[in-house]
Amino acid sequence: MLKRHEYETREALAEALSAGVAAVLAGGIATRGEAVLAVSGGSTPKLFFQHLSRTEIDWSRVTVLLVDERWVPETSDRSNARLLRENLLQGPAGAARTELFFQEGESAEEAEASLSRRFAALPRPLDVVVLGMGDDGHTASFFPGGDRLPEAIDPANPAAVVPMRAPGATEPRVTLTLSRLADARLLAVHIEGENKRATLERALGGTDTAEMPVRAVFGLERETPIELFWAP
Ligand SMILES: O=C(O)[C@H](O)[C@@H](O)[C@H](O)[C@H](O)COP(=O)(O)O
Repeated sequence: MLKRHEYETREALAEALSAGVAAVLAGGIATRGEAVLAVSGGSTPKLFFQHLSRTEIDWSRVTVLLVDERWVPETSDRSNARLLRENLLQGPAGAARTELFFQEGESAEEAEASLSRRFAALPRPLDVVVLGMGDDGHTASFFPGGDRLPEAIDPANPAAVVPMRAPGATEPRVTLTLSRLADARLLAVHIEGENKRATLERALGGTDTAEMPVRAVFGLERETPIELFWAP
């Protein structure tokens, strides 16, 4: 089930999404003493990150991770970790702990076992997951034609992390698996622009997950709806 939230501006969306995410994180801190937030990279989340970084929750009890990462060091402007550091881990949110993917000196495939161990140790379920979506229907690093796509979107796969190479991905990537994302307390999808709305409608109109892997997310059976945030 999908619950849609539409805003007139990207600014209004960023404000609403950050308030909603902060409230769920605060709830996790209040009930379990800590909270885990997994966010996407790419260009869409920047404004949301900036708003979220200013929210006054106890960030020292929050662990921030990425849903997926391009396998590049933080010196690259393609690095999602860098995007996070420059836009989210600032101000009050600078006190958050982080669990990041990139490991210098190893390929994504060489790092798979240690990454899986490291990320499997995180509390389950994740409190908040915010996904993006590409115009090709990918989300996280679940790309059409991805070499490890079937296991990445297999809801029964116990692994936490899978490396991914795909024609549509500029560099090798690593991604949390769908099974790690599926039971998040708040599972949000954040997309902007008319193009992505058209892509979304196309995704919702079919079931072939190889063609549009984001369908694997929309097809999840969950206790609470997936929250879809859109602005023009
Ligand atoms: O590293 C990444 O690229 C992401 O985590 C990815 O899954 C992203 O959410 C979509 O590609 C949308 O990207 P844009 O916001 O740049 O359109």
